[in-house]
Amino acid sequence: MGELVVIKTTRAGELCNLVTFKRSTSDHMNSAMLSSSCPQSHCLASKQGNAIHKLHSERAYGSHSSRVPMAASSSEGSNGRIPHVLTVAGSDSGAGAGIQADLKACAALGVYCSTVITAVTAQNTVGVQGVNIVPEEFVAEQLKSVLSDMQVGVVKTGMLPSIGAVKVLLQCIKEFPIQALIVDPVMVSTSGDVLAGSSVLPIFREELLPMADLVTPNIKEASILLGGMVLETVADMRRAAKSIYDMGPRNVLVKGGDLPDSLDAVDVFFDGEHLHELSSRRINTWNTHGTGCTLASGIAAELAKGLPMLSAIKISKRFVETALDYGKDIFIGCGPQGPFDHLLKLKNTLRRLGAHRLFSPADLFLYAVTDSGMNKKWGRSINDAVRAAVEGGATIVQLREKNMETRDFLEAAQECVPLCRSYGVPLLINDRVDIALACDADGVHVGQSDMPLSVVRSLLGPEKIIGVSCKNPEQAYQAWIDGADYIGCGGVFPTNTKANNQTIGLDGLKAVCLASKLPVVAIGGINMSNAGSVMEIDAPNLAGVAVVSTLFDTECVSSTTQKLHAALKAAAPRT
Ligand SMILES: Nc1ncnc2c1ncn2[C@@H]1O[C@H](COP(=O)(O)OP(=O)(O)OP(=O)(O)O)[C@@H](O)[C@H]1O
Ligand SMILES: Cc1ncc(CO)c(N)n1
Ligand SMILES: [Mg+2]
Repeated sequence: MGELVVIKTTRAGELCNLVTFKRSTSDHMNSAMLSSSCPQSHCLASKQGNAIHKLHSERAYGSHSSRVPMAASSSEGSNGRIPHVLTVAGSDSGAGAGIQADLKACAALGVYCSTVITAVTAQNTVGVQGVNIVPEEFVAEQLKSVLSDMQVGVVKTGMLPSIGAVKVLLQCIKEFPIQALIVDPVMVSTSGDVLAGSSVLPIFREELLPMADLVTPNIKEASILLGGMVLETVADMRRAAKSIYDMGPRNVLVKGGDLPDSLDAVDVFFDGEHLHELSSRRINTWNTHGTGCTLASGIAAELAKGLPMLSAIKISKRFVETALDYGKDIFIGCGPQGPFDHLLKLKNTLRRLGAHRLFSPADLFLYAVTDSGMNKKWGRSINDAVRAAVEGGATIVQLREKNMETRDFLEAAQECVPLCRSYGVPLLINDRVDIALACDADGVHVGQSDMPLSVVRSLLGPEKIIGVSCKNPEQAYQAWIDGADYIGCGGVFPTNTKANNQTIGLDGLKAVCLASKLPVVAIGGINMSNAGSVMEIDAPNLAGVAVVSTLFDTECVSSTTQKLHAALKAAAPRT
């Protein structure tokens, strides 16, 4: 069936030994795949059929080519498939960048990651001591193994050290259609070592970039792609993004990690129409080795989940910022550029927080907002009200206490935080960023006239949840630009809870949902009898309803919550 062989390649006078299990011919492999002696033969046969179908399926190639819709196939579903990224990249022995960073980034973001290794580097925090290139035939074999068998959503490339590697990659993605191709044009490591020489430049420019849905050069790589153009400022990055777009990719992200330390971490995104400056605070740390690989893999992971491009970029950038922040003081290796912390501290934090810190739109399904007037009326504490709501099935809680003394509000919040955490339900604070910080709540909800979102984000840090109230598409667009996690939209129906509140109706809600790339929760006058009509508006990003009096102006909060949960489920059976 197969034989154990040692492939030897020579590079820069060195011998590289790769032990592989090599089959004699690819036909042989196909027949092995179809062999009825395989316990999963029914499954393999159907996959093979799928592969044959794919070979004949049509996909447009060439400049700015249109792709299979992003959300088409890959979100986790009842068929047990999970979003899948294939990384085609080099191994970093120090495990800060390359394949190792890609695996960790995808794992942290909950996406399966398969790997095709194009080169093996001897690398640490000091620099790159050696590179062995995997022969292109064996890159091709790895690609075929994965793509002929597994349902890959997004392919992300890193180190592509030879023209041959690029060619086999291009061939394979023509044979096996994918959802998107992200090209991180890795050429020089931060230590200054060459990872892909100038011989690959023509094929990068002429064949690879025109196939890419996104290309993510850092400043040095953008300069090399543009024949040595000087890149020192954000204005230069904007020009570079446009020029690289002209080479054919559908989107360009020029990364500004190597801008001067005095500046924020600004990346420039160009989609052929709009230029966006994506800015985050610069984390003061030596541990930035692998940020580029991590960012590109994170984008691939979010695309594989079905997110649109710019949202995927924003989430991944926030993930990099968070991971850099958590790893800023760790000490691995003695060189000038250490790896950071993709998983370890994040995991600890998630554990500490009851594994609910990373926000999911599903959290908005049944959003309970407290009101102390109602609690007083029914003679219950905030804590009792919140406990009853989460026991009844509330999926997120907001403490909205407009008339409470600060100290009393903080005390109540400090009790509610561990309570909600023990149920795995996020707890947000209305408006009061100071209270949210003091009690370590999961986030805040702000209105249009509260503190600006950018200030809230810089005070709370990247991982907290921030929601913002919006009544119209313009506000919804701005909320997304400003980095909110979700939108609260209303009042959908007339309500007594909020004085002088403009009612926007189901049409207003739908207009906001359609204009918004963020998940939306509907609020205002929603009750047991109209909740269904809200959930049935035709907007995929409507994630749930927020309620005050329907839950808390009742005798038994927990059973009312249960009933509302059931009503919502009945109206939105797939959630
Ligand atoms: N100190 C930092 N603080 C916050 N964000 C950063 C920092 N350094 C880099 N980033 C961000 O990390 C992402 C990767 O950008 P960068 O320019 O570092 O890529 P790169 O040079 O390809 O990285 P590497 O070669 O180390 O993998 C960008 O979103 C960038 O803004
Ligand atoms: C293997 C590998 N890929 C990419 C990079 C860029 O960070 C690196 N240093 N090493
Ligand atoms: Mg890079």
